[in-house]
Amino acid sequence: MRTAVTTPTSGIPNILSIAGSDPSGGAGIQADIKSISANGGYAMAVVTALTAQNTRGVTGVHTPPAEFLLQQLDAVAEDVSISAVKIGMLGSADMARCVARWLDDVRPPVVVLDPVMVATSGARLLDDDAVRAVIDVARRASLVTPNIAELAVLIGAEPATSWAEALAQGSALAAQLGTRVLVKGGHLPGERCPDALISPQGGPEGALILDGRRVATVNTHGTGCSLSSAIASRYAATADWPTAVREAKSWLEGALEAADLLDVGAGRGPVHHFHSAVDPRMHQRFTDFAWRDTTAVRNEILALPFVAGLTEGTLPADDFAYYLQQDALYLREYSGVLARAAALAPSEDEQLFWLSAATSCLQTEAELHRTWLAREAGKRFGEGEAGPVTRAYCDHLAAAAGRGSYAELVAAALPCFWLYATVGDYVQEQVGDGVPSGSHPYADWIATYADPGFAAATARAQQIADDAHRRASSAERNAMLTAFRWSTTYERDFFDAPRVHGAGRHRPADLQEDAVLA
Ligand SMILES: Nc1ncnc2c1ncn2[C@@H]1O[C@H](COP(=O)(O)OP(=O)(O)O)[C@@H](O)[C@H]1O
Ligand SMILES: Cc1ncc(COP(=O)(O)O)c(N)n1
Repeated sequence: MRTAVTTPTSGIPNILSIAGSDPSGGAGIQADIKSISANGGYAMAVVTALTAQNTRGVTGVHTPPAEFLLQQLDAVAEDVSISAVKIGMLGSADMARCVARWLDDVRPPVVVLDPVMVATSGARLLDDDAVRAVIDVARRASLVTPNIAELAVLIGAEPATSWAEALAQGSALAAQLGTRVLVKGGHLPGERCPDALISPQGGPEGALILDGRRVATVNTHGTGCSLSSAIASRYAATADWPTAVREAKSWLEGALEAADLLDVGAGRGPVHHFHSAVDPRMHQRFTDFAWRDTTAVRNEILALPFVAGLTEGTLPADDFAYYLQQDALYLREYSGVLARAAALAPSEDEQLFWLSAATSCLQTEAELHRTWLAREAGKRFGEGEAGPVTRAYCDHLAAAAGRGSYAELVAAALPCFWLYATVGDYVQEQVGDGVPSGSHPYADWIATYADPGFAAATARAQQIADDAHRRASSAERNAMLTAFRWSTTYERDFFDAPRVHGAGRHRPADLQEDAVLA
């Protein structure tokens, strides 16, 4: 059996895909090229057939003359040292026979055959009379990777309905062909998605079971193509079948997990071949997807009785006093958090922005609190005890500051800007322009947050978050989204806190002074 691997001097194996074209990019040579590239190989492709297909199905197949297939194959073989060949759709008996003859001539060191017969969508990709010719190609392969339906056709049986039955069919096929067979569990029901590498010697000891999680996605178009190409690439790199299959399978699991990040077609979409090489979030603005991600919570904020009360001026003064008092306590902490962002900032410009925002918290914003609290509630700024939401929100910000990631801290700080600007604008819009101070009890609050200067500061903070996201590691990006979500949730609870915890309702019985002291 030909399993010696030739590695080009580059150290990067040259992998040739002989397969059909899928213009929608998820299966066939398009999938193979992506899979080979994502798995460390240099991808080449000889086209057996052109299909007209998308994620919903195949509408046509055009097969070039077999002589032209041979011309393509020879062009590659005459010039390039081929480390491994992956064969996919052969389409017709003629094409299969042509490839079998070429394999005999060239004898490439490794051949992985994915005996493509039907597309995931159900369309036939192999003539009925071509099965025998495909079996002849399979005898020349180092590994054959049929799915459940193809396995049944190759051994002339009904499709297996259980894993045990599939393994038995796989052993029968391996013995019949005298080559390795990978049995794939993708089309069987169940929580798990195992595959098994079966050696031609057969018997249970000849089967290496590779367990796998079933990823919950409909986007499985091209999994077989991608897997067989990945195995060919990893075998060319490792010269060990169990290692190659294990590595290819875990890579494919990641590609399936990231498949829903793509938006390709209305049917069974493709997997994300470059899930680990390219973080798709790199190309999206953090603020765009974080904003979309938190839409539901934001809508809850705008629907809060507090916001309606602010708009209509009907919010009880006690509730507003509780809110302002809590907000004054919050602003002292928040100002410190912004000063910490200044300390971590990568440029003088960003440092100045955060320092000025930290100052503005205690000056402009707090001015509103000072005057209102003194005038309406006879209270002083910063007096009183932080309620449960204020505490939780401040602790969350302090923790983000303490972890020392600028990106995470900026994401945690951003909702306070953005949501106040949003609520400010929303209330202003409802109330109408130019509310004279005095004619509406909360006119000063509205003026502070619907202010164009505040909108400009919010825009700058968004830009800084987007820049930080572009520089951040994958772990930091996750932390940014988590921090943004939590701050958004705390903002909602903060606006709702006067109703839940205000005016004597804010201290649970077990937190009374004596209970705490005891
Ligand atoms: N939903 C899924 N979650 C995880 N792995 C899957 C899933 N669907 C298919 N696979 C894996 O994809 C590979 C291709 O399997 P399969 O879908 O059976 O073949 P084909 O694409 O040729 O029909 C196998 O390794 C299989 O285990
Ligand atoms: C050109 C071409 N080749 C192969 C497949 C099979 O795709 P899958 O890997 O989903 O079985 C396909 N749909 N189109």
